[in-house]
Amino acid sequence: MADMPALLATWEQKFRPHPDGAELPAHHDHCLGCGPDNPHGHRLQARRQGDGVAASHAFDERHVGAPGIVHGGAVATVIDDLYGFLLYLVGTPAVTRQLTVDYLAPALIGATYHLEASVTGREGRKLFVAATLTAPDGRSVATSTAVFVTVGVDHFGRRGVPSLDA
Ligand SMILES: CCCCCCCCCCCCCC(=O)SCCNC(=O)CCNC(=O)[C@H](O)C(C)(C)COP(=O)(O)OP(=O)(O)OC[C@H]1O[C@@H](n2cnc3c(N)ncnc32)[C@H](O)[C@@H]1OP(=O)(O)O
Repeated sequence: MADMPALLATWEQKFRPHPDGAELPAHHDHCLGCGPDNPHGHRLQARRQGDGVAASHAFDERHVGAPGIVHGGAVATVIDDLYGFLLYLVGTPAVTRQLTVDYLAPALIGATYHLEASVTGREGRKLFVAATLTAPDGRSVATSTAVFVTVGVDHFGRRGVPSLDA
């Protein structure tokens, strides 16, 4: 399991300014959404796009629900993780408090989708965010909104899991 203080240090480094278009670093190596070392993960690669973030992403057979169709939870995972990249631009850690997804059309295994996310508002500790997932032909496949709540980095180090709390 990850060394928590080292992980926290890398996380703080991720809040540096990222130039427009730059690929953004994974949240951590084993992150389900974007970690390169998670064998079950999506390995999402996101980039800054103006004041928001964007990604191109293809789901694979590990993420199937109905035959040929991406599991709705997998779609939600990728969208939730994309929101996580917005935090680098906002400059503070935050966690998902509420996530909604409207599934407008089936997402298909193997097709490459375009995702975008942006911050739509901020009120105290709450960040309001929105995302879209668009098919290669331009059709809107899913839209989402979420409420993130800002937390201190200590939030990630007190879960009662010995290997994390050490
Ligand atoms: C080393 C570190 C590396 C780690 C990297 C990780 C990267 C992660 C990458 C990303 C991965 C992907 C991301 C992930 O997977 S994040 C993981 C999934 N999410 C979580 O685990 C979060 C679990 N929840 C909590 O820990 C607590 O509930 C938190 C800390 C969030 C808040 O608990 P707390 O007890 O403090 O607050 P509260 O519950 O009273 O509410 C707070 C505020 O929110 C308002 N509110 C609530 N609902 C709604 C709503 N629907 N519409 C509008 N507003 C709403 C509410 O009224 C209140 O407002 P206000 O009264 O303050 O004004």
